[in-house]
Amino acid sequence: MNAKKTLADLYRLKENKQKFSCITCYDYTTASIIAGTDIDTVMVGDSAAQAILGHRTTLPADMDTMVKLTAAVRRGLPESLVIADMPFLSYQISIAEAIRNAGRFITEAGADIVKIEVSEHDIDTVRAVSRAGIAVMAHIGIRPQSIGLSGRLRAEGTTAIQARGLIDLAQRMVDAGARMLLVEGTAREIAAIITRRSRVPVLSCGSGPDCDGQVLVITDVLGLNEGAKLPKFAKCFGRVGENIREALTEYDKQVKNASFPDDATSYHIPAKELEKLNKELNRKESEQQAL
Ligand SMILES: Nc1nc(=O)c2c([nH]1)NC[C@@H]1CN(c3ccc(C(=O)N[C@@H](CCC(=O)O)C(=O)O)cc3)CN21
Ligand SMILES: CC(C)C(=O)C(=O)O
Ligand SMILES: [Mg+2]
Repeated sequence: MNAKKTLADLYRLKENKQKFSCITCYDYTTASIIAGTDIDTVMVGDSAAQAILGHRTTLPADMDTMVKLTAAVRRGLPESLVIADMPFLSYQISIAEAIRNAGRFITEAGADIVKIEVSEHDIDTVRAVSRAGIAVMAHIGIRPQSIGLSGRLRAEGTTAIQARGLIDLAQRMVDAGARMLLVEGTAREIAAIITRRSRVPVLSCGSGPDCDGQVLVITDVLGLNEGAKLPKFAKCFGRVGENIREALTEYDKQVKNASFPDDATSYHIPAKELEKLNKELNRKESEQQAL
């Protein structure tokens, strides 16, 4: 079961070379289920734009939506470490907006950490948000919010030059105050180097087993997006989509063959009250017939 977790606990786990787990979550009900597991931390990802709202990319996620979803997850996981994903345009416009929006996740949604997809242009933003007293997770590697630059997402750190850039960027983010790193879709070997060199815990999303922790998107883990083309690293651990379809098929069947609802799932009027009512109705009827 989920004991209260803090950022300090993740630092301790890294120190002891123990792995920690993270999963995305977007709603109260699912958060309440996660509360009954040993999963260490949850991330309210802007992948909600896809998983919850049905968009093709993460770009349409906005602050108001993300704050609402993060607050819902917090209510289901009152003791957990909650990471809020800063959506597209919530930190790119100005440092002032970045601080204000990061702060909303803390004050309005009860998040513990904000995640920002970063390049070398975001160093001052990470520094400023950190200086405001907010723990920042710097997200490097594949950055889905930058999909517009090339129109597709590709594995990162697969050339020596790219790898060197990522290793340097990770270091600069920590120097700027980032309290955690997230490395997405990056060559295992490079994620391993970043993790070995980093004093802050490194979360991997599709960057191999050598990082300090792992995160996956919950719909992928549960097998909720059957038939969708998923990234190579998105391992499916269950068939919840199938379970949902089975339950819904059975519900539909029972409604149509009138076996649901039955007497046991119905409300009742006490026999005495029903008798009184019937008398009343009968009297009204005979009065009308008499006319
Ligand atoms: N359902 C879901 N799962 C995720 O892991 C996920 C999201 N949504 N949305 C936000 C980001 C986007 N992610 C993605 C999406 C696609 C690829 C992808 O197409 N990867 C190719 C790379 C091919 C290559 O360069 O070799 C792949 O085939 O894995 C990777 C990460 C990870 N995140
Ligand atoms: C995949 C994780 C890292 C994420 O950013 C998201 O779910 O939006
Ligand atoms: Mg995201």
